[in-house]
Amino acid sequence: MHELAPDCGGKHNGSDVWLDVQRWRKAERKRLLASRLLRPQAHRQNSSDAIAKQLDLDIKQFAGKVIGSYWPIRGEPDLRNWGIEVAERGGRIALPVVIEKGQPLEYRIWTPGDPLERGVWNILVPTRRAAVQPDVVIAPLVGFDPQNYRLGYGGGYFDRTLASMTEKPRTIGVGYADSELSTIYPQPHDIPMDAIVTS
Ligand SMILES: Nc1nc2c(c(=O)[nH]1)N(C=O)[C@@H](CNc1ccc(C(=O)N[C@@H](CCC(=O)O)C(=O)O)cc1)CN2
Ligand SMILES: Nc1ncnc2c1ncn2[C@@H]1O[C@H](COP(=O)(O)OP(=O)(O)OP(=O)(O)O)[C@@H](O)[C@H]1O
Repeated sequence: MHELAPDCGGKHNGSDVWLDVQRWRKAERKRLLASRLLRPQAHRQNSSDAIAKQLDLDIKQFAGKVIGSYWPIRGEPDLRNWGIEVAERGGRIALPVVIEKGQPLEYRIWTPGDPLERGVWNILVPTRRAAVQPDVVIAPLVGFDPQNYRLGYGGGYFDRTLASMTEKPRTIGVGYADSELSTIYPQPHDIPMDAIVTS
């Protein structure tokens, strides 16, 4: 046991524990993404609508706020219609852009109808370049645990982005209820969400 103890807190650089966690996360991502893509489109839309309703209850006040949302990929909940409603209520939607690998994301304002272009991973991003600081960050999740830690695609982008922000936004992870894990084995760089919203 004494040989295991020093690493049990999940020491980061080069520890065997982190290598094991990385391997486990990779396998879990693969499993969760495959099962998500099997959901019929109608289920996905029902879940997305239910998630949107819960986001309304959580955020309440939209006027004057910048909500960092996302353009959906790979079976993520589709919050695009909700984004239009946010704009109708006086809020602004911002979408994340990968500027460089291993760096924080940039959020750009997107008003319904604004042009989009393909960025990293073919994700659509606003062509207009004005960067903003969101008041709320909605982070799509591949998996989550009861401590509000989320598992993403493994790029570390949300963790890096949140770590770099001087004003902490409210953070809400969104995904499907059946993607709950008993733990994601949180590491020092993992930042828990303020809330997880699922359906
Ligand atoms: N809809 C949506 N937009 C989003 C995100 C998201 O999760 N969902 N992101 C949230 O982050 C950012 C994009 N995330 C990315 C995450 C990983 C890789 C990537 O290149 N992955 C490597 C493997 C990573 C690894 O396992 O080390 C690859 O596919 O080769 C690219 C973009 C910004 N936009
Ligand atoms: N603040 C940070 N500074 C430097 N590297 C970081 C930071 N946060 C995360 N990383 C690195 O990014 C990688 C992300 O791994 P992790 O399994 O946490 O990704 P994820 O949470 O699934 O991805 P994402 O945040 O994009 O959804 C790790 O190698 C981690 O060390």
